[in-house]
Amino acid sequence: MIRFENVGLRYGMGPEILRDISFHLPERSFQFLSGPSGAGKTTLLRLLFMSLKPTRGLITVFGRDLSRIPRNELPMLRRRVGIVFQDFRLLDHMTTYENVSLPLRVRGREEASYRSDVIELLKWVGLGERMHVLPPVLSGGEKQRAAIARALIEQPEILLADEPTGNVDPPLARRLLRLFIELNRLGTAVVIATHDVALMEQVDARRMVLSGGRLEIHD
Ligand SMILES: Nc1ncnc2c1ncn2[C@@H]1O[C@H](COP(=O)(O)OP(=O)(O)OP(=O)(O)O)[C@@H](O)[C@H]1O
Repeated sequence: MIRFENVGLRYGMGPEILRDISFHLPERSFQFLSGPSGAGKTTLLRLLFMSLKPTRGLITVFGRDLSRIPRNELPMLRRRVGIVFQDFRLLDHMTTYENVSLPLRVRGREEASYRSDVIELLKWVGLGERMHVLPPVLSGGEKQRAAIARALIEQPEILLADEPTGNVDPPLARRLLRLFIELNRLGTAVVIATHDVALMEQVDARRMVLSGGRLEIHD
């Protein structure tokens, strides 16, 4: 589905943050992306989300060479990739329901065509009772689940999550993990960036470990 071949990335004239990264993300796969703070996990997720271009190497996304995709086609491809950012990026003046439906509204969809899907998804992530409140009133774990729901509303083929259990307690972290596992069982590929070792030990999944700019893969 997504393939990296000898990918390197540097920001501006800075040092190379990622070096000779090669891997393949198969459809319906489940993997953790780990490594020490500053190793480049977020950077790698941004490359997967096509919001950064590599400084060298080849990235193939859904069978197409990323460097040859015209800029105006990127939003359409990005819809096939859901991303949950570390800082959630929810809009504080919109309710949970409105935040989650925003990607569809932006595309010009009529509310009647998506209302029941949004409600069903909010119930699935456990926010059925919180859909009409504004993000500032939500707890950290609820914001996290709202951000997950927003990333899933367009039924992406792959979900990228950046430290999804970073600011939640262990029981909630386990609950979020179960949500990702269930999503994967339903057919979505999942990449979870984390340095939470306890979380990774709960699942027998592929681990992609970044260190010193290189990637090691433990299947
Ligand atoms: N926009 C940017 N411009 C310049 N340097 C950057 C930029 N974003 C990240 N970096 C640098 O790239 C390196 C990797 O950062 P990145 O955020 O990808 O690491 P990370 O593994 O996600 O870290 P953390 O676990 O702390 O979130 C760091 O040295 C960081 O300072």
